[in-house]
Amino acid sequence: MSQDSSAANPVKVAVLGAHGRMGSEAVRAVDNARDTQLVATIDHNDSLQQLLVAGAQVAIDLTVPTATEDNVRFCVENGIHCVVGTTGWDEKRSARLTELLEAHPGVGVLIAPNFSIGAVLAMRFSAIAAKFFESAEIIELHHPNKVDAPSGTAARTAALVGEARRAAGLGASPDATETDPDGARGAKIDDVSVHSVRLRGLVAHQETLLGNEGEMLTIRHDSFDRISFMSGVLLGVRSVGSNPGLTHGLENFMDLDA
Ligand SMILES: NC(=O)C1=CN([C@@H]2O[C@H](COP(=O)(O)OP(=O)(O)OC[C@H]3O[C@@H](n4cnc5c(N)ncnc54)[C@H](OP(=O)(O)O)[C@@H]3O)[C@@H](O)[C@H]2O)C=CC1
Ligand SMILES: O=C(O)C1=N[C@H](C(=O)O)C[C@H](O)C1
Repeated sequence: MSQDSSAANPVKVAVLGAHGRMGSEAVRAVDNARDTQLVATIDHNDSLQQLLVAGAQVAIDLTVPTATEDNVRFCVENGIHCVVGTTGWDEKRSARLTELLEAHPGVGVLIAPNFSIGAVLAMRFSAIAAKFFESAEIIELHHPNKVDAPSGTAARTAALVGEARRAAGLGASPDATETDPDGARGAKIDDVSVHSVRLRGLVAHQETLLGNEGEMLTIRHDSFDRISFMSGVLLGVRSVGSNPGLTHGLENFMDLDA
């Protein structure tokens, strides 16, 4: 699955959002890996033309939901593969990107709601367990500087859980709430309630709560440090060039069924 990279033939990588919390960690990871070469760091006011001048083969987008679609379009139109961690890729944006990629065969884009191996596994475990429980809710907990809610990971988990529940013929979780003027029952995504906590001291955490009469299964994942995302970022960089088209989720580059 991975593209042919080595210390002698490193993948030329650019990081977009390079001075952000994730971007700065990604710059370090790309710099330290033997088979990747950091050729450009792009921030808010930098021109994307720098990617072309530097000969970037893969761009890592870790910017903001309002910028990511334009960034990825520029890259695809210029034959640069993308590894995208930025949130905000809803169905409409993904559909537009799929169409764009059809016009640029050979270019690959990975959209990864979460790069940490533990979070990818927690999503998979939640999807597997969902059909066995009457009730399902998600609590995501993040640092207070996060600009979006709910998190992309929680939205993806809710979609997977909702899909598994529908396939099993389950309806919405039982809930007798009649009035909820302040949204205490959370956001509803695919009929699953998602609750967002923003708290100083946190990084990125999530619980999927699954309930039956007399029991609860909690699937919890914690990222205590952004280093937890970097092996996934590098896996994406190494794999995206040999996987043209749109790939949604890092699990597609992992051997989860072994
Ligand atoms: N998939 C995953 O595993 C993870 C995904 N994320 C997601 O990644 C994104 C970034 O998170 P985080 O690093 O915490 O956020 P930050 O706000 O720390 O970083 C975003 C950076 O992007 C810069 N920026 C804004 N617009 C542009 C642009 N057009 N071109 C280049 N750079 C730009 C910002 O610059 P300035 O401040 O000057 O505007 C800022 O430095 C979020 O969507 C977050 O949810 C985060 C962690 C893990
Ligand atoms: O903003 C963050 O920090 C994170 N964003 C991603 C998300 O919204 O799911 C991934 C991780 O949760 C950290």
